[in-house]
Amino acid sequence: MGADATDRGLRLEGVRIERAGGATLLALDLAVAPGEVVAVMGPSGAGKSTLLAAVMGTLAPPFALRGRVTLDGRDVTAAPPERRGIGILFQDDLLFPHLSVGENLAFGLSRRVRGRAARRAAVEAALAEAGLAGMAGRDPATLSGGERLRAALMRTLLAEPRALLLDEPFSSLDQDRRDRMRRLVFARATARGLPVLMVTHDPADAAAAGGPVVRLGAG
Ligand SMILES: Nc1ncnc2c1ncn2[C@@H]1O[C@H](COP(=O)(O)OP(=O)(O)OP(=O)(O)O)[C@@H](O)[C@H]1O
Repeated sequence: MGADATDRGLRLEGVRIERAGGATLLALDLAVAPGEVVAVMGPSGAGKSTLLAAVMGTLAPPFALRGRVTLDGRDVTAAPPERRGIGILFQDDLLFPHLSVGENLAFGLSRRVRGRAARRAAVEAALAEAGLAGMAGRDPATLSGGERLRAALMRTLLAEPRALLLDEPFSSLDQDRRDRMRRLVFARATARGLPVLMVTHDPADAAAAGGPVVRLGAG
């Protein structure tokens, strides 16, 4: 749609988040290339979650967004969240408890995949990709915390987002599971060429991502 290769990825251009009354919470310019992971760090209250909400399209009063958010050259600043093509993963897996693991993944699955057999195969392939082969029929409550997070990751990716936001997704895991989950998330995002914006308190997350670090300050 008129976008050239240099527009690819996620861009924040002259972005400012203001509180009602005009005080600025944060201001930044940022480009996240396809397959790149940018870590967002900073003290509590610096505006990390608010920044993700602005990119996702869920920013609410008292905050307002100035500037532009573009994805692969398309201006999505005013688009509703479901039209942005942006996926997000939180610390809590947010799987639906009344659906099986497979039904949870099928819920995320892009409508582009048509037909029962094809949809089932896509869900099975995603489960296998996350080391969860054979778990489609399980109740999410019977999975470990790490397994639930991996299922949530695949549900997000099955929607075929064009960018991925991470809001402290590893902080509930112990060290060993955290390492494995990081590797899985970064590998799957890179394989799909997704720009990734990751909010974290943990310098080891940023180091594992290997990309630039943006520090939001107090003020
Ligand atoms: N709905 C709201 N109404 C008023 N102020 C808010 C609202 N949501 C957040 N804030 C304030 O905006 C600032 C930024 O909040 P935000 O949650 O983005 O910080 P954060 O950097 O993600 O912090 P943490 O690391 O503690 O999660 C904080 O001072 C917070 O109190």
